[in-house]
Amino acid sequence: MLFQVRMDVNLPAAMPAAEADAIKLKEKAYSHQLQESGKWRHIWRIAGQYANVSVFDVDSVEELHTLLTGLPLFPFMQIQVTPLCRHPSSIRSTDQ
Ligand SMILES: O=C(O)CC1=CCC(=O)O1
Repeated sequence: MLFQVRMDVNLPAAMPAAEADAIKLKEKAYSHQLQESGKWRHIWRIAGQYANVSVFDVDSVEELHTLLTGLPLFPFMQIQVTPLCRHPSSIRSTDQ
């Protein structure tokens, strides 16, 4: 099951830089692990915003929920989830 996920990050201005840097490092490692597993297919920065658009390939909505709530930045994110299905005009398979 494919889902588009938009993540808008809002770190508190009062958060010490070292704490923010540590969370971002954990986030990066977590996302690399999921990208390597194939669960996190794409991640794109939204130009000019501290936000990304990602595509997840998961077995269930419950799995997506577990992965998203496990994000180290989850407490500081607004997340929008959009289910995706194959477009009839697409020349690609869902594997690409
Ligand atoms: O910077 C972001 O958009 C939030 C984020 C998700 C995975 C990651 O490494 O950073």
